[in-house]
Amino acid sequence: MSKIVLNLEKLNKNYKDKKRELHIINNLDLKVEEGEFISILGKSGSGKSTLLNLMGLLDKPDSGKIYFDGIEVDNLKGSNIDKIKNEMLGFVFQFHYLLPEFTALENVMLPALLKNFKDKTEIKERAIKLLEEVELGERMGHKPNELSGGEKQRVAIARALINSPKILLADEPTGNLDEETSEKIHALLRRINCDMNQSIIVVTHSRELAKICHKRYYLKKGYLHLEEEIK
Ligand SMILES: Nc1ncnc2c1ncn2[C@@H]1O[C@H](COP(=O)(O)OP(=O)(O)OP(=O)(O)O)[C@@H](O)[C@H]1O
Repeated sequence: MSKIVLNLEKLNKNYKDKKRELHIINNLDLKVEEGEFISILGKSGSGKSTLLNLMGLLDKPDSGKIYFDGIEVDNLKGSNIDKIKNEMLGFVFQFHYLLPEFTALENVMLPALLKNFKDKTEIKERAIKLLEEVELGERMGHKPNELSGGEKQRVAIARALINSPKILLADEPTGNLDEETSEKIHALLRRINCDMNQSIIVVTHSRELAKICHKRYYLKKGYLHLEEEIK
């Protein structure tokens, strides 16, 4: 068995509305191996984004444990949690959130520049390589408003990979794109997973995207049900 990069144990997350407590994530367990590409499907409101936010340390569970590379997050202080976020995780959302005043290349370089311990030339070289990987080598001087929706999302994927994350977390990465563009992004994610042995966790409504993953889970009543595993 490969190394476990993410381990969720008995995770719980509740929200309160005016009348009652909503149990969104319910004693949920999940193990993700290095190099695995997994999808999480589920009805609207089932808690997919909530779960992804917990995995991405963007939100805290009410109880349960989260381990990255065997290290329990709860035992870490704030600055170490930021370190895990910066070094272990890359995020892609439904909307690209690229900075409009910067070029594609600058947008990709930014998360590495903020980390501030690598040489700028080295960062630039890696950003160029990643933009070539997502087939935007010809477009790296363009600003977001000079790129198509699919191109912007490809820049966002390159940006998410700049710090060589252990896990790429994607929340509806093709939710905003047409079918043909979505297929290209699906193929790109598959290629990144295969070529870079990149672990990817994607939350999606797209059965087409879920089909190309190693494991397909369905989130229902706060639990993950394994629908299919392709070895
Ligand atoms: N901060 C919050 N406070 C209260 N309730 C919340 C909060 N965030 C989410 N919820 C509720 O929790 C449930 C799960 O939301 P979540 O966004 O995780 O669902 P989802 O499966 O990602 O939905 P979709 O597929 O529509 O994006 C929903 O009923 C939502 O209204």
